[in-house]
Amino acid sequence: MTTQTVMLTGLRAVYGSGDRRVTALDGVTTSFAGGTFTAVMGPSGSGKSTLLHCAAGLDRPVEGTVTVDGIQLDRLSEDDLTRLRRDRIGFVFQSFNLISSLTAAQNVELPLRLAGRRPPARDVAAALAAVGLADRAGHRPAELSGGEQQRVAVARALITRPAVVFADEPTGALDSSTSHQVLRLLRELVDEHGQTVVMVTHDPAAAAYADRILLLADGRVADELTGSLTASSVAARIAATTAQPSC
Ligand SMILES: Nc1ncnc2c1ncn2[C@@H]1O[C@H](COP(=O)(O)OP(=O)(O)OP(=O)(O)O)[C@@H](O)[C@H]1O
Repeated sequence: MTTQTVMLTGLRAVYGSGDRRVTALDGVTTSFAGGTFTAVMGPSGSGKSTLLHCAAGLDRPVEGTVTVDGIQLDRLSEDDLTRLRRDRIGFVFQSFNLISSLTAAQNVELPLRLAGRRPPARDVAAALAAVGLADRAGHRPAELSGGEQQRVAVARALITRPAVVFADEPTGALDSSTSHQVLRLLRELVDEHGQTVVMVTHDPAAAAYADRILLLADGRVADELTGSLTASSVAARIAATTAQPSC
């Protein structure tokens, strides 16, 4: 039986109030199976980042439930939620979010240090080797290319062996060939290590690395694509879906 690593049920998320009130998610129910790679796509403002932030426990929905690795997030205290985020969830940002004064190895071990653990040097070396950066452990972010910085961020997201890695436009700041290196890496993590990955992207070529594409429109799931995905088939399907009148 496939385990659903992340389950979202009836998620509603709202920002602001009065005439500035925006419904960012309007009843989203979906799940992400263990060992799969899902891309979340949709027009600007359709709720992709909000969905990722709610699923990762960074934002709390006003309605609905999020379950990660069998744990329902709204039942947790703030402290327990912080611990769950640190131990069971990896997050990769578009802007890398590395600490500039720390080396690649120190950035990678940071989540464990923040948890009061001293990671064995071999674990940090293995995490950097897994992203192809064994020889860059002592480099600071400014001494690394954009793609290398993002691969350090992926190693940092993996150091706690999380149940799921959420990536918000991880290739948005990278050129096309560097993007493909990072996407191949995410694909390998799924295929070779059974990692669960959920990635927001605007780029059909990036989404084609996934097993499944969840298409959002106006805060709702508008469509899902599976099967053999190519950049052009994804782009065509998105154009067809977003061209339909919404009801
Ligand atoms: N902090 C906020 N305060 C008020 N409104 C917000 C806030 N964050 C997002 N929104 C609104 O919620 C809606 C969904 O935003 P979200 O960032 O999730 O969309 P998105 O699909 O990720 O967009 P993009 O592709 O442009 O990044 C948008 O209408 C946005 O304007």
